[in-house]
Amino acid sequence: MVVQSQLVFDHFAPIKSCKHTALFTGIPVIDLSDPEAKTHIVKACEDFGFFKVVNHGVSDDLIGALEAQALKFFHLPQSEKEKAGPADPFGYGSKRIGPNGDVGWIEYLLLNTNHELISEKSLFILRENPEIFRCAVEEYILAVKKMACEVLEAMAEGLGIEKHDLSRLLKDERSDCCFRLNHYPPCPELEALSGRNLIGFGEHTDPQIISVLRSNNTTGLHICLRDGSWVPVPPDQRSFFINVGDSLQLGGYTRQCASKDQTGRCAQ
Ligand SMILES: C=C1C[C@]23C[C@@]1(O)CC[C@H]2[C@@]12CC[C@H](O)[C@@](C)(C(=O)O1)[C@H]2[C@@H]3C(=O)O
Ligand SMILES: O=C(O)CCC(=O)C(=O)O
Repeated sequence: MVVQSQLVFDHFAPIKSCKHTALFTGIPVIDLSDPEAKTHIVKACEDFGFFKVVNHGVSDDLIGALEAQALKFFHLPQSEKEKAGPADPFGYGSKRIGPNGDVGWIEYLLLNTNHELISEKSLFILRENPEIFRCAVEEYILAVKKMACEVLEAMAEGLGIEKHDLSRLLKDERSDCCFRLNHYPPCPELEALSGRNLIGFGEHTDPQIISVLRSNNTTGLHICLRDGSWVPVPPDQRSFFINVGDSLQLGGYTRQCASKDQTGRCAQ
């Protein structure tokens, strides 16, 4: 009924929507096994602040195991998921993102990558079998960190600075590196009424040196180009995307936003 739907709209008024636009085909692709990767990475950072990585060495098994655990968690009843929250900033969060009052059509698990914290939070995340969840997350983080270090080392070489100057920030025990599992639930009623997608994770920059993103095979991630236009990134579940964060701006335009909205989507 129109009146009820209007109430739903009012209730989620702070959550914005966006139009569908054609996918952007110009994202630079970096083959990590290419000896010239360092040169291509620096160029991609300068031109876009964003690129896709293939031949990254993270196995399909680790990715599959992590995704299975994530979906298991997000498909739990709401009351069970809330036992892993509220996000402090770590733990389960829904609609409220970060400390500044931002909201989006999203639910997530935010974890520090430290072993003790993952173990402690796992007890509240998949309480039936926290060890399986913990192992899937820790093994995945280890492999992704290794790949991120390779990217940072190639980047440092390409920039002509000492090879380990950037990767040591990630390897440091005191690194504030974190791990985010995002789930963008469908909202067909609101989308049918507005004809637009709901924004999951709104426009933002990332404060870190780099963010490593992967999603299952659904669209939604957008980046902002130098000319100020927002373009949708074609999904590729077998690759990772790297976004240059505020701490490592190389002159490229680094803003990005995700406005994901399809069923069963789960990205990290
Ligand atoms: C709205 C926000 C959430 C965020 C901090 C911020 O103000 C802008 C960037 C967000 C981000 C993106 C990368 C990481 O997922 C994250 C943990 C981070 O450090 O910056 C999140 C922040 C968050 O979820 O709290
Ligand atoms: O879920 C995504 O694909 C993007 C999330 C994001 O932009 C972030 O965590 O910084």
